[in-house]
Amino acid sequence: MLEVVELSKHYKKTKAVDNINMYLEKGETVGLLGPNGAGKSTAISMISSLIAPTHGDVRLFNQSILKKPGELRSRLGVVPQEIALYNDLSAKENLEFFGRIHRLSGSQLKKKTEEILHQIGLEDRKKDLVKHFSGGMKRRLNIGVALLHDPELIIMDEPTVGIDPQSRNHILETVKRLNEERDMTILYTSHYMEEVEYLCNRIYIMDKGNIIASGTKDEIKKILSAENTIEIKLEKMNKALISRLREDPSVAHITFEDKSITIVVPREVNLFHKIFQYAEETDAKPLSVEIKTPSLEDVFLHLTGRALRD
Ligand SMILES: Nc1ncnc2c1ncn2[C@@H]1O[C@H](COP(=O)(O)OP(=O)(O)OP(=O)(O)O)[C@@H](O)[C@H]1O
Repeated sequence: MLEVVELSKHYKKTKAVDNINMYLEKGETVGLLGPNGAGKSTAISMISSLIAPTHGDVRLFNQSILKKPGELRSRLGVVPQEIALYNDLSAKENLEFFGRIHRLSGSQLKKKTEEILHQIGLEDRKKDLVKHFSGGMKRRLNIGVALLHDPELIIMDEPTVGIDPQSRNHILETVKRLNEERDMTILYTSHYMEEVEYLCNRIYIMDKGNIIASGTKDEIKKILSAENTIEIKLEKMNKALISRLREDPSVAHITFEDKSITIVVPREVNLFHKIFQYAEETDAKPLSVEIKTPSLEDVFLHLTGRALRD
């Protein structure tokens, strides 16, 4: 359905997007994951033909979006990061306004507006002015606007940033339903690993303009199959133990917070007896020492050397 071919956007000093390839099959929910500045928004803007690429092509339904932007854009819905609504209109009036832009009118417009208000859970607030809405409600309405013309593919650019947990859950459920009940194809960008893990079948991880990993969740986690992540829970934090572990040549990464230390070691190394030896030497009191199943966050740390939200 969507193919991104060797797509790049270079600004004077920055390679915002640098030669990326992606594809989406019909009915898939695919995650595009990366920290701030990774190039996600630039990639989405090119995919939805809002900005022109420096190089490469975007093919939607087997046609180049660069050659037929108008026609293809009508089959695509984009939920931008910025809220694009009229504050002095009600939720219903906003939907009607944008519906008319998509040439809906009369009973068709009324039916569509009601259907979307139901989908985004704002039926009982439909007559309230948008200026009185919470950030989360505005985002839900923003999604509603993108659904008015029944797009076959919808692209969402970090739709849950900075909103209350209730609206966030609502948005996640709406996205899931759109995919499961209406077979909508969805490209979902986020820097929240748990959202992508919940919603998406396949994932692309972007960093510094490049796609650094792609595949199903299991395939991506297998990137770490050569390593074990070990979590040491302590009665209280012990800096001497951290230093001692750092000196061990088989410890590839070490992070710590509160009363726990997490280390990454090659799978073939059995460090358990050494951990207890170091703990004894430094007078640390381990409560538990466990091998953790790697999370996508661990993969990201492994690939980039930093946490996703740094
Ligand atoms: N118009 C522009 N001119 C120059 N540099 C730009 C422009 N737009 C984006 N960039 C740069 O390109 C890089 C990627 O930006 P982009 O907004 O695509 O990242 P992002 O992954 O969407 O981040 P965020 O989550 O913060 O939106 C950044 O370094 C940004 O400063």
